[in-house]
Amino acid sequence: MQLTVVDHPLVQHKLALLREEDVSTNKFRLLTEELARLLAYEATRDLQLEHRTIKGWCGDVKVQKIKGKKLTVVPILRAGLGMLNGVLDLVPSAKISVVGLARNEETLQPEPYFEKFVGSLDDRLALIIDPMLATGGSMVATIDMLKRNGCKQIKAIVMVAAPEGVKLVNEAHPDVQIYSAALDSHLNEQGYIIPGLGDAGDKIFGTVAKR
Ligand SMILES: O=P(O)(O)OC[C@H]1O[C@H](OP(=O)(O)OP(=O)(O)O)[C@H](O)[C@@H]1O
Ligand SMILES: O=c1cc[nH]c(=O)[nH]1
Ligand SMILES: [Mg+2]
Repeated sequence: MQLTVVDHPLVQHKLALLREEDVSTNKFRLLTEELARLLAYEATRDLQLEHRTIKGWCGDVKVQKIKGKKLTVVPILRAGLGMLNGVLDLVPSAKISVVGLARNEETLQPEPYFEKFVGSLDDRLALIIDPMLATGGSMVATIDMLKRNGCKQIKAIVMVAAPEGVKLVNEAHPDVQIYSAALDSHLNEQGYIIPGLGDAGDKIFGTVAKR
């Protein structure tokens, strides 16, 4: 299975706080950022290292540094922006590629409205960030866009995943590893993850009453 559920106690505790019915916009935003940081730590665990010799305080010292360092973070608008600062805390030099998708509330299909990728995608690891993997349509569309633009190495970081979304991504793009704080039960008739978090975009941006 191409899904890693990060069961670290801090991840699970923060997810529990996010699930509270009366969580405020401010708290939801802060927790999203904190959770993104921890999930990104796991997702970057296998970055390649290279050996170097540097001058230390007592002479030459052998160290390991990240090889290449070419990485792009790909927030899916809007909700993915809520995770961006958390991920950038760990990889401050990463370039940012932005994808705008809105899920049509009736068809549940993603409708693209923005795309701006950094250069040299063929040479970079792309870390897609979006809090919710529901039907998986938005994630598959984003991976399609990245691959069309030459990207070959892609990982996805979400806060909550539904089995339906994991299956769709696995079938369409078995090379893409997904990192999530939870694999929830199912989708309801409106395509919301149960138990999930409700509408993550609305909760991060404070746009409508919470569900
Ligand atoms: O897996 P899917 O069924 O495609 O659904 C998940 C998508 O839905 C949400 O975004 P939404 O389209 O509501 O946009 P928003 O971030 O602007 O709120 C969420 O942030 C994902 O991008
Ligand atoms: O549960 C869901 C599904 C899609 N988008 C959300 O924000 N939440
Ligand atoms: Mg939304």
